[in-house]
Amino acid sequence: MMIHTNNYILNIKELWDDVPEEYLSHKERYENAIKKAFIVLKVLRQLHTGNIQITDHRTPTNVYSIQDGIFRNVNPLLIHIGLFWSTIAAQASTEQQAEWLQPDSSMIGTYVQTELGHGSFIRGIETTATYDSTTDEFILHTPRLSAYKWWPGGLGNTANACLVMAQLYINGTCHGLHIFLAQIRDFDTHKPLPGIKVGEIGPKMGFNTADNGFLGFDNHRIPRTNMLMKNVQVLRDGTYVKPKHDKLTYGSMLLTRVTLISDLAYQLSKAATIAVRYSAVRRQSPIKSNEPERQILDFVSQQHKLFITIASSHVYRVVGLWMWNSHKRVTADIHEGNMGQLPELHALACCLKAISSRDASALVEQCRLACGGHGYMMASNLPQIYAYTTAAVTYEGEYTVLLLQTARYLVKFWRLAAEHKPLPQNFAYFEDYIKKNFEQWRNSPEGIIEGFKAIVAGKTKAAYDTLQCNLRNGREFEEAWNMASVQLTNASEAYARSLLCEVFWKETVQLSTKVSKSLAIVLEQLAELYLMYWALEKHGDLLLYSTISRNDIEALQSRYEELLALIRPNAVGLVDAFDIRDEVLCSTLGAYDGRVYERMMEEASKSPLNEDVVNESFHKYIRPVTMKNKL
Ligand SMILES: CCCCCCCCCCCC(=O)SCCNC(=O)CCNC(=O)[C@H](O)C(C)(C)COP(=O)(O)OP(=O)(O)OC[C@H]1O[C@@H](n2cnc3c(N)ncnc32)[C@H](O)[C@@H]1OP(=O)(O)O
Ligand SMILES: Cc1cc2nc3c(=O)[nH]c(=O)nc-3n(C[C@H](O)[C@H](O)[C@H](O)COP(=O)(O)OP(=O)(O)OC[C@H]3O[C@@H](n4cnc5c(N)ncnc54)[C@H](O)[C@@H]3O)c2cc1C
Repeated sequence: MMIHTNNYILNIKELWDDVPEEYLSHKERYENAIKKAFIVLKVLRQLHTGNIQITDHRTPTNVYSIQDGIFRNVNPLLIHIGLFWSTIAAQASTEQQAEWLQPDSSMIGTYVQTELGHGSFIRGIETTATYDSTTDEFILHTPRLSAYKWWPGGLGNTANACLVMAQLYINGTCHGLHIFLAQIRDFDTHKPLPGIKVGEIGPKMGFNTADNGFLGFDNHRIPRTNMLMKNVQVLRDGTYVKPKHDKLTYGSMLLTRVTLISDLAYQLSKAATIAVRYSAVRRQSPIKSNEPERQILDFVSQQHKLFITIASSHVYRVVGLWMWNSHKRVTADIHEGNMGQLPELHALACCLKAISSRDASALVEQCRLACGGHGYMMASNLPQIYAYTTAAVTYEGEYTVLLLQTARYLVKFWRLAAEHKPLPQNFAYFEDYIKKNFEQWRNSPEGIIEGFKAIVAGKTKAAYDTLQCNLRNGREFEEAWNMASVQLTNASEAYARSLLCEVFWKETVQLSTKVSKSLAIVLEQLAELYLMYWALEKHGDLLLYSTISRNDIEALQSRYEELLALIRPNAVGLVDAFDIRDEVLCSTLGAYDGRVYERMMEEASKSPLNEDVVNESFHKYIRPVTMKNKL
């Protein structure tokens, strides 16, 4: 059957709430979300098996993004769909995949890595998987409270299986972290299997329908063939066959970090759509005293808050796609046994995931604040988008921890440059910086890109010099590294920003040759705005590390303000072009028709506190006080 997914899903009545989710209890929210999750899963399975086919690939509001409207919060099957299956597909052997990746599988899975005691430092994970050659099984065990798994989405009540990250022991030797498939609940009764202690972790800032859970194993046995064996094997006699690269087990984290960049672009486009449309409807204060009140979008300071959000959404969409293609290329190489590009991909994914999540959460919050008091209403949907987005700063690799991974990569290349050894072309600017081959500053996108590279070189040099100084003073490497870590993260952050500017500008210039002249002008304005915004934000760094002058900065400021004025007439068109349906946006402030105040009143009328003219608490608590004091 050919279907138009949007219409099909919009017409499934059980997917759309009459009562806003905020009025439900924690338990009711989950139950409501899981009901919807299985309806969505059924549609996804029908799509997968070809029983129904999508006809509306054109819009971003396809079956994936429309989920944001259905759940408003998070699909409890997010990890089942997003991480469980993809990890099996990437890390299980061909035979395992044939057995487990069945469209009618009974498994509802999750990805179980983090423990109460360890999230970032995964080598410190304490759950063990000990091979018992007499029975050909692994014994999964949680030795102490800190080893309890904690956080996995869908684990609390929903999952009956999981991929567990545990330390592999064979004959008393620890071989480090490996991934194991474990059934944890009975497929029929859903009761935890013997030796399994599992539950939900309680309310959080957001993600409240994600069903995050805890899990402990009491000597729980699984077959040997349940270790994911594409890259590494344990044979029947206990022989350990090493992987070609010892970080291949971390592949799921790498892939999720890459996909997250595009997801964050989408969250930014939602926030920008709400705030820009609202700013076109909202009027507050005249600009000239004899004029009527103006649309708040006409205030240049408001444009400064919002247009960078539109531009950043485009940046992360473009860079997300660029990273996705790199990931595809590197994965194909790894498949051929060539691991050469993996360190670079890891370094890029780490800093770009860190910066994209930090930018996205800061800009979503900026959009919320730009909507004044009404942005504080849950019905604006901005608080929910913020709660969802800010979680990404922590999960799948915490911000600072990931920046420090990229710093390792930068320091390696700085060392090569400092020792006058050959450098890859993309780090040739390190050598230029050392030789003081500084370009004359140009107030253009290309000039800003060069300026950002000078900042990367200057900050990497500063961090490297501090590191060396600490080492010369007799510190151990790890201690010296910790002492330099503020400077190291600064260098990484600068590297990410320089990549974002360069990739976005180059891709935009290329794209501009393929679209109409009028569209090309707007796209280039957005790209230029992004570069100017960050050049001005980082003008202190540019003064320190590049040849920019005070006059250049003043000229940049003027051009930036000119760009705000040029983009203003297209602002609403630009967010309309994100093409996000009202049902997905779920916002009283951001709907396409601009009926902001009417929608706010309609939503307020849904409050259970408006059901009775006089709430019963009046009789219990208020009346005893008020009845005595008649006026
Ligand atoms: C639309 C979707 C929505 C999706 C929506 C998603 C919803 C929520 C999902 C949340 C799911 C989760 O959070 S799942 C849990 C995610 N957890 C994490 O991300 C934990 C973060 N921690 C880590 O990744 C790791 O522990 C590290 C990288 C920080 C450190 O690991 P380590 O094992 O101690 O590393 P170490 O021995 O120091 O060695 C570091 C060396 O390994 C290399 N290395 C480290 N990791 C990797 C890697 N992945 N790939 C290649 N290489 C790597 C480094 O370059 C470095 O090389 P060299 O420099 O030595 O050469
Ligand atoms: C909404 C949400 C969903 C999640 N879903 C899952 C899931 O499905 N499966 C799963 O396994 N996990 C999941 N997680 C867990 C998540 O991956 C971890 O919380 C994350 O990796 C960070 O680890 P941590 O909580 O231990 O933080 P910590 O590592 O304890 O970080 C705390 C602070 O210490 C600092 N720090 C730590 N180490 C260093 C260092 N080496 N150098 C400098 N500073 C350091 C950090 O920068 C941070 O400021 C989820 C988390 C959240 C919030």
